[in-house]
Amino acid sequence: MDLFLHYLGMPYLLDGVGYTLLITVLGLLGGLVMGVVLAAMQLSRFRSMAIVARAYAIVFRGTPLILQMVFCYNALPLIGIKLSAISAASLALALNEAPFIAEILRANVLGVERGQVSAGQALGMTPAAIMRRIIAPQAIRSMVPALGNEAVSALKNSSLASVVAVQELTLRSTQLASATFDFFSIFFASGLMYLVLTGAIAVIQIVVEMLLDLDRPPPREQLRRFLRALVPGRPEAVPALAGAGEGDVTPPDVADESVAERVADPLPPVVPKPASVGRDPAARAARLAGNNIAVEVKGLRKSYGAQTVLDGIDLTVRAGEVVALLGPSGSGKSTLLRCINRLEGWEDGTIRVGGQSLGTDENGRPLSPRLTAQMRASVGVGMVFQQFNLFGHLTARENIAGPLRWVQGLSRFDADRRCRDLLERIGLAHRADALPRHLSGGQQQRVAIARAVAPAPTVLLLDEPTSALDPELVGEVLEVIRRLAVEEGLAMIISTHQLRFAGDVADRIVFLSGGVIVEEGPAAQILSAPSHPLTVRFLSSMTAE
Ligand SMILES: Nc1ncnc2c1ncn2[C@@H]1O[C@H](COP(=O)(O)OP(=O)(O)OP(=O)(O)O)[C@@H](O)[C@H]1O
Repeated sequence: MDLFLHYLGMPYLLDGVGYTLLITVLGLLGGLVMGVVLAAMQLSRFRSMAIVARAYAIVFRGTPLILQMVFCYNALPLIGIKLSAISAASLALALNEAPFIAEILRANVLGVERGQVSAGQALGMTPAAIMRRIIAPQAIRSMVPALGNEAVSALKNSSLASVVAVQELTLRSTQLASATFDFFSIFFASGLMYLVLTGAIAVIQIVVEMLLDLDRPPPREQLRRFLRALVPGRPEAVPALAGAGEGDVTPPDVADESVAERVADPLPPVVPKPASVGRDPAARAARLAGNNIAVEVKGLRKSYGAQTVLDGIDLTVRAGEVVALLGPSGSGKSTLLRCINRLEGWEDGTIRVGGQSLGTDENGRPLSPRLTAQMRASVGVGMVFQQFNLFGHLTARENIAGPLRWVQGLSRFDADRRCRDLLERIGLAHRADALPRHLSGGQQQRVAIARAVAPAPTVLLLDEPTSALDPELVGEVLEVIRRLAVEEGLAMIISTHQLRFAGDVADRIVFLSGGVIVEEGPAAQILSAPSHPLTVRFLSSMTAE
């Protein structure tokens, strides 16, 4: 035991620990930097870059680290690169770690829901902003456990540096054991040192996971609870909001959230609108006919592989007009909306929104994704998705206020004010600090609608906004659409199966089947006296449901 304790504190072995740590840290940092580059290359639009990154991964994952260390130390000098043993070992470890770290990064980036990326694009966020604000924060959270594993594995792999005579822990333990023949005590002591190092990595991982855990209260609140628990005579359980100063962002406990989720959140009472907003169909149609064209689709053709999804669509929507897109599943409604917003490309035809062709310059040449995003924001076209697509790591407040700051450039104060106003109008002011996963589907879609209308778009596209909801939640979402968009006079194209709502708010119904507009006309006329047999069949099947 005494010998074991003696070796545990022996400077010769502790120096070895220092070398082990040095190689591990350098190898991991180098691997991280190279891993980011490799992951970016693999995710890039340019195929050649992805091929180079793949080839690198095949070589460096497929050959033993020990050979890579020997290569860096003995072969690089032949081409004029002479490295010290520590530098060669660290470089080899970094080269070896890079493809593993790149795969972790790539998998976690790809793991972020694509719908959130579409939502970011639809809000006018550039690819860099989407990566920074949406993808990276979520990917980093989910990659921590895998990176922790990688750090432990790098620490253990650093022992291979002994092959190029780096005086790290394993080499020093072996040398000491050869000299003293006290194998058991020495290897037991060095094993314990490795355990302490890997244990420290595990602790760091736990702390990072705790700090990044969205369900935990922010550190300030945690500290407050901790201090209160220390004060004698004070109850340990402190209500989450008790004592919170004004402006505190204190998410309620998860348990509170799940209870609150089940509580209905009624919309605030309707503020009566001036009489001029009356909906006499004939007068309204005459008024709309004089408005500017908001969306103009001409001869649109779009295919996925051999399947033609939109086949010569012509559609004009005027400012303030509400158009309901009806049609059976697979008729191309979502694709049409995504094309209008340039979330999809197409083969033939033109689409102009607010007089501009999204995604192309005046000569018809395609713009970069960044310029397309900026154009989307300046034209003012918002979109609401079937699956809500709220940013999962942001609260309801940040889902609305964030894009206002990042895209429209509003100050935090102005963005928060606009957000507060919208949350009040959708009856969710008290849920401002809730994460999307702590909101019901109806509440999430209400927030998503508020987020889409927050930048005051001129055109709003809604892709089956209620079809992912339980029937009892549909009404509240339709009411929010009516209040935030219809009554505000936005030009809207809404794909929906809600016939009553379509009849109520739409000026015109466009019926799509097999990628072709088979019938269109005033909402009342199409719903009460459709002329095309496909429309008749569709409407009767919907009414039967
Ligand atoms: N990314 C894609 N790749 C291949 N095919 C696709 C893709 N997106 C849609 N499609 C196909 O295009 C057709 C039209 O799909 P779309 O989602 O536009 O229809 P929809 O009318 O909106 O249907 P629903 O009412 O069920 O949402 C379908 O046959 C669908 O399978």
